[in-house]
Amino acid sequence: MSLVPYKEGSVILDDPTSRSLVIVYPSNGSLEFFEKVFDTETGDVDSSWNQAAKASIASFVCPQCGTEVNPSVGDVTEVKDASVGGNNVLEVLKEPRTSRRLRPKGILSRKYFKLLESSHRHYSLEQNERPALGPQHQFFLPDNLFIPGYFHKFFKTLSLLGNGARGSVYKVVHKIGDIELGIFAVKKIPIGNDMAWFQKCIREVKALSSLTNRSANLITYNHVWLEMNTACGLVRTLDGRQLDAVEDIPCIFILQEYCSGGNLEDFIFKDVFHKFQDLQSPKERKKKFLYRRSHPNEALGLSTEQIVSILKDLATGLQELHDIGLIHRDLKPSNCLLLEENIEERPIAEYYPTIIIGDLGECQMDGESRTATGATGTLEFTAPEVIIPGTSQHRPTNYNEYTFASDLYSLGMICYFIVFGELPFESQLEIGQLKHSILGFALDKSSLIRKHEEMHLKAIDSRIFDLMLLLLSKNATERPAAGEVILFLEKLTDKTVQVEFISSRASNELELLKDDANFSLENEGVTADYPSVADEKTEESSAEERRMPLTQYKTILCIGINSVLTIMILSSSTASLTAHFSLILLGISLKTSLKSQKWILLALCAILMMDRYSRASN
Ligand SMILES: Nc1ncnc2c1ncn2[C@@H]1O[C@H](COP(=O)(O)OP(=O)(O)OP(=O)(O)O)[C@@H](O)[C@H]1O
Repeated sequence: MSLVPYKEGSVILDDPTSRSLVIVYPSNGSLEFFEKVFDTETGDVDSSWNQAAKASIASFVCPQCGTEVNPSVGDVTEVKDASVGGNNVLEVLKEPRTSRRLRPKGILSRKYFKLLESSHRHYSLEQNERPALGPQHQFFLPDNLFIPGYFHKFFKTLSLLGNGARGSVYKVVHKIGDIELGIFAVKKIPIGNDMAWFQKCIREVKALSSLTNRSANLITYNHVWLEMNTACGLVRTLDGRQLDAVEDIPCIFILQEYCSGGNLEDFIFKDVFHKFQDLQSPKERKKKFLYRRSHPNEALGLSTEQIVSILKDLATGLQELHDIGLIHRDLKPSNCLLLEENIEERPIAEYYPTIIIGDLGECQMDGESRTATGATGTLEFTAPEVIIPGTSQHRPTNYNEYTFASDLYSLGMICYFIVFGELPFESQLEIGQLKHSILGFALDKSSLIRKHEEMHLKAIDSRIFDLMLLLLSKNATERPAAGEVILFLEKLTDKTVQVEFISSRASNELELLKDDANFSLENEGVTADYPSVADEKTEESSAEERRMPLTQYKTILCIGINSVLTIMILSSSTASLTAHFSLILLGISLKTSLKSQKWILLALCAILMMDRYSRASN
């Protein structure tokens, strides 16, 4: 047994024979007990106790909450009395060994939150601090489900991350006393006194808590609790009527992993396509301006590798969700989060963020009826077969259920969005018109390629359009499953491997892929030889070449028009109408883009005819 002074006046007692360690906090008289864990790699206890002692308190596990203490992996921070339900919570900020992706330091282990939950339950049963309200304020939720003051006591709000249909999401730091345990995102959903609304909102929690394994591409949920708080979002007051009143109403708080890179919608609009510049801070605008100045010829858009990386992350998240029988129902760019910020300020062309699917608020089990959930996802990303035609007053009684395939359609629409930076529908359509457009729209590969060229975007592998078309198939049975999308994307980036489609949809996929690949049917399996790197380069450069003559032609046209206009101005009498119009047209021509020169040409023809007519009549 040895005594070791530890942080903040605490003392460690370690006992090598029982492989245990106790941390004593004389300031509040609390104790924390740890046991040495077996080395998970070798299945053996670390042979040298001295070595372990030297490595501080590594490889110990708290028998109370199961937290491992392992400073070599992440930062170790001890947490004093959490004062929740009388339990001491010792926690460690560490990188989980099993984590498949890099997570920022400061993520607490799941076991911590498990312990917290049981502490809350215990607390709820024992305490009832909320003052009794009059009969007009009786909630359908029992008082003992609320944890009064928990948010203010243990969290500090850093900023508002965004507002959704149900509530707001804040960036918070979880703290106990002065010790900061990590940065999280907390979603606050006001529920008021509406049982049906509560049932709907709690679906997100149910879906999140059914993700038992930490997933690489699904948001990690930490903890949920109920608390009286100020309203935000749809439900603002208890009775839902006094819109201007500010009062504390029952709210659900959902604590989740914080994704520092923002959402995919903002990333594509602002960083990739430089849209909505006016919504950006002066600092961001300056940064972009300097970047564009140093990369003047860089085309807009993402590269093939970046598109593949984003789609693969999303397909992986979807596959994990579908594997446990959940349909997301509201997959859209604002629900896809970038795990890490572009801290090193890499050029966008070199930035490959990890994408995580968030907001499981619309999730439903496969086979469950949609009438049970009441709401629908976002229309633009909703598969045509699940769109209910008509208005809320005139709804048909029979409609299709959401399926895994409807999620895959949303993925297809995300693919369109990240490729073009826009959606195939006109903006600001009224709901009825939008439904009509979604039900009626049709895409084909050649028009997609044409659009891509006309937009002068970065050249991409044309097979991305094949995948997009497959995912956006009108016929849900033709859409590939999430696993097949991953396979497709893997093969797309691996040019040495032949593609083998594993589903019955192979024939449809083949039809679409025929344009690019040389196919051979071997036995009953289907294989495709994709173009080599060299082929692809040729394809890219030929796209460039196709673009070049068009631009040259437009420039020559522009110079020609301007010369004719100048000659006309010089040759006509100063006060004549022809000189007047020619001068205006020359001004317009010099200011407009090459694209609009055809209109200038038409106007020039009109002036010439007018000139001829006036000369003839004179
Ligand atoms: N875990 C998180 N980490 C970082 N930012 C987040 C996190 N969760 C949400 N956000 C941000 O908050 C915004 C609002 O999220 P929320 O899920 O409430 O609504 P939404 O998906 O935008 O809208 P809706 O509720 O209509 O689907 C998101 O668009 C995202 O930018």
